[in-house]
Amino acid sequence: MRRPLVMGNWKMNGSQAFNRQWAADFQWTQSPSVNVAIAPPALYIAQFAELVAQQGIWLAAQDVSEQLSAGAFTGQLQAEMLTDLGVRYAIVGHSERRQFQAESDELVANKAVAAISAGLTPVVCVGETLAEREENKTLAVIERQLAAVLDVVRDVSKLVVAYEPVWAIGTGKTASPEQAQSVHAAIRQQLGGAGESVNILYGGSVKAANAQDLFSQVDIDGALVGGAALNAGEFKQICESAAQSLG
Ligand SMILES: O=C[C@H](O)COP(=O)(O)O
Repeated sequence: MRRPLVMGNWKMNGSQAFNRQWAADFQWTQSPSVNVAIAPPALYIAQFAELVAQQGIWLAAQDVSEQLSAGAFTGQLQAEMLTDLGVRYAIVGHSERRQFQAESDELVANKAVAAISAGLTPVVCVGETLAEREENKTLAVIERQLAAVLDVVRDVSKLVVAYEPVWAIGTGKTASPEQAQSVHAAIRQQLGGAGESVNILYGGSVKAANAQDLFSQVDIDGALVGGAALNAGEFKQICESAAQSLG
């Protein structure tokens, strides 16, 4: 039985004052039927650890270093530093990092390995661009991105996978529940038997208005939410939808 997960990805947003107000507005009461997590900028993880300690919200990082040991890697965050702060998840391979930091499939896979080795759960993002979808390459792209991770991660049950079609991120264009479900089913199949226990999240313009329809699909186990997560009230509605539909 998979316990659904809704994760808010702050991206490069927030401030100490904004974060305080968000936490005051969100007021989540831990639910036995859904895991809720937020991935603020790394600079604010410690602040959030205090702000949401009583709310039963898990902390996530937006990225993690592929380096297993501490050392001379300026600007990088070691997985063990994140667990030291109580972080549970690390997003790896978000399309914005694949695009703007030129992260390769192999680097993303190594980040997943580093996360797992420190006890973090990597949230492996996969997704096709609009051009790739139009060329009917969606499943081939997802398969390639995921295969790189499966080549080096032995225990598939340690993963969370997030399907984020690049054309749906921040554009207001959500994949239809059926479009998302067909990709999620293919991901589940590629994960093999252990994939039955893996959360596969959908991301890309998830809002309170479309969350319920997405969560009604059999292989959609939650969401990775960007813009809508910055609005505490809307993010709460999405979490509540997950608890109702999936819990
Ligand atoms: O990580 C989150 C995704 O990139 C989705 O972002 P969005 O909800 O703003 O489309």
